[in-house]
Amino acid sequence: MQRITTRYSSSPRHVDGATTDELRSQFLIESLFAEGEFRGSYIHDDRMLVAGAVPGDDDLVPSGFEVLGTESLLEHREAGIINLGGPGSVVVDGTAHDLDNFDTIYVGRGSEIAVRGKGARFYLVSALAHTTYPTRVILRSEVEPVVISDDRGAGARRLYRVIWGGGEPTCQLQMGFTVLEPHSVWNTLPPHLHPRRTEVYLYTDVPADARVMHFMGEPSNTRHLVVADGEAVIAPAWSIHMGAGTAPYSFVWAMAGENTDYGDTSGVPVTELR
Ligand SMILES: O=C[C@H](O)[C@@H](O)CC(=O)C(=O)O
Repeated sequence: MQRITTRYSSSPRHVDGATTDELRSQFLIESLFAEGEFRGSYIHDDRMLVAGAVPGDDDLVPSGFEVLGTESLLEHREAGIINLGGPGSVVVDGTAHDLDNFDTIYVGRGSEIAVRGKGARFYLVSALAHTTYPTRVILRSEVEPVVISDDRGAGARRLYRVIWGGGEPTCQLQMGFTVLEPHSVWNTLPPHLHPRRTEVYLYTDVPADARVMHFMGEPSNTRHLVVADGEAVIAPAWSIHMGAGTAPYSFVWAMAGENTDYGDTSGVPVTELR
């Protein structure tokens, strides 16, 4: 595949009459992770860039981002990079930062990056940045999760807010991950919209023989996508984003847009979905 593909913006009408393949090619991002490669999608909604970076024996330096028209990946951008694999490191301007599973680094605008460590699997999300905020590592063990319980047992999960504007600064990128509790299947219940942001979900730790049924679309006009491990779904501002897995799973969520107010959402009762 081309290393950075382009995803143009879409309208809510885009889903009307769309075939399964049309829906998938517009909203699902497959094949992000391949050893020795930097692969991703340049999403015109809020100019988000998502990519997989999987080091082999050598350091992997991002390339193939000519679509941005910049000399370096983060010339005008900030990024969050989370490790979804074994131990590895992200090298920022020559300094290596070690990241274990679900550890994240925020990299401020203007830095040069590389990833290191065979067995690591990095997922990068980037948004345009108006200034340079300090690069910092956020270890999974340092993040106090929001515990969402569900007495009926279907949607209990832990939500880890990692880059979210509630602590250290970020220009517009917000990022974190959510882990389903055993025997729970539903994420993002009840669903919501972010009228002022775009969100991307990257499903991870999905067993090879399992899938997540991800629901999208306007609340009154929903569709579903069948999503495998390591695949991402784009949720434009008009789309709900929720899913149920056939086995335990986690997902990385990331947003960019008008503000960094995590609570700036419009909830939708499930009883109103169509
Ligand atoms: O606005 C928030 C994002 O959609 C996610 O943080 C929601 C989520 O992880 C969940 O409820 O499971």
